[in-house]
Amino acid sequence: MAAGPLGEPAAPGRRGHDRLRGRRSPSPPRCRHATSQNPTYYHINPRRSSAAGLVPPHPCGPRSPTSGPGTGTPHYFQLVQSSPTAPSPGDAVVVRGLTRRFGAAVVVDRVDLAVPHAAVFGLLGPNGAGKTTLIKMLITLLAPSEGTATIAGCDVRTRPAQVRRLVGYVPQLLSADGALTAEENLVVFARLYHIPRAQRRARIADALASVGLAGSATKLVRDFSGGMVRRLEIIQSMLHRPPVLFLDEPTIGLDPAARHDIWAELRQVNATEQTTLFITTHDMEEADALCQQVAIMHRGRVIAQGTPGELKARVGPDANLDDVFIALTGGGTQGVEEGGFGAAGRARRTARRLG
Ligand SMILES: Nc1ncnc2c1ncn2[C@@H]1O[C@H](COP(=O)(O)OP(=O)(O)OP(=O)(O)O)[C@@H](O)[C@H]1O
Repeated sequence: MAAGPLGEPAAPGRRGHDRLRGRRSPSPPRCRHATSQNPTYYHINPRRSSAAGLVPPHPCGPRSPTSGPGTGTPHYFQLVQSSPTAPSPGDAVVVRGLTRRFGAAVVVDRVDLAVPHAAVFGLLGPNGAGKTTLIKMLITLLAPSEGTATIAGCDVRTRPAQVRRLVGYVPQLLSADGALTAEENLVVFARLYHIPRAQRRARIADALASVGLAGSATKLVRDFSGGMVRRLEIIQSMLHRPPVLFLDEPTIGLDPAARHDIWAELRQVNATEQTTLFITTHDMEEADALCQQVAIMHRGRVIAQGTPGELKARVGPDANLDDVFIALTGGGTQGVEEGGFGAAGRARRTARRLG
């Protein structure tokens, strides 16, 4: 059985994921790096992307095939707090000196990050640290004050339309419309993304089946459980097949069973589609379970990054990521005070609606 970059069994027959796997093309393009761990590499058509001037998120290039995502070997994420991560040509996300100010307040402060293609990356940090603001700049919802960011080689400032085609976004607040059925929600999204009419029906059916929602396609979303809504939002955000998916607190307000279901879905998407996942979370267990690389943000700065194992080893032999978080951020005292009433209110509303 094939295994994904997370080292998890790919379970090809599970809830229709084999259909997802096969949907891209009759013979998915492969390269010499294709292995049982990474069965398909080209997520976006390399000819189309080079014609569009994009750098395809592909491991061919200077990176050693014995390091990087899926190999269990640290790539260039290192335990350095001050040195920026070195970008690589195939990186899905590259951020350099990215800054965002609101008036006099510097909310994101000269952030440097590089996320390899097909990695699962976790951005951690107290309320108000600037995580959502950073994501909003990466998906072109917010203009940077300074610095640069690219998605699959595409600059967020100069090529926002292309970037929007390359990213999916599952926001912290619920985005699905409760007054519509699951299918109707997906149709609206398919139209927004100009998915050809002839492909819509099959793509939506495939997507619903891939997360076990085929039987609920015609049910109103307001009657869904929180876990079902999140699964719907994930497939909705991926309907246009973006190579990079941003998820802002994907399991907020979910019970442990639903949370584990979402983790399984995300692992599956990462393994079968080679989708790069960029996740924010306050759940350190989630970060540890899902992410190959994490960065901790505090007061707008990235103060540490590395694999969860590297960060834990730095604090002590028995440390968990909670200990790391507390050691580096001072126990999250930035908290609701600096996250503000709005942030606390948003989180509670989301938790209530999902719960
Ligand atoms: N449009 C805005 N105008 C002014 N301040 C803003 C705006 N958006 C965000 N902020 C402020 O920026 C800071 C960072 O907010 P952001 O939502 O990015 O933090 P976060 O790390 O995602 O927090 P949480 O974990 O609570 O979601 C907060 O102090 C917030 O109040």
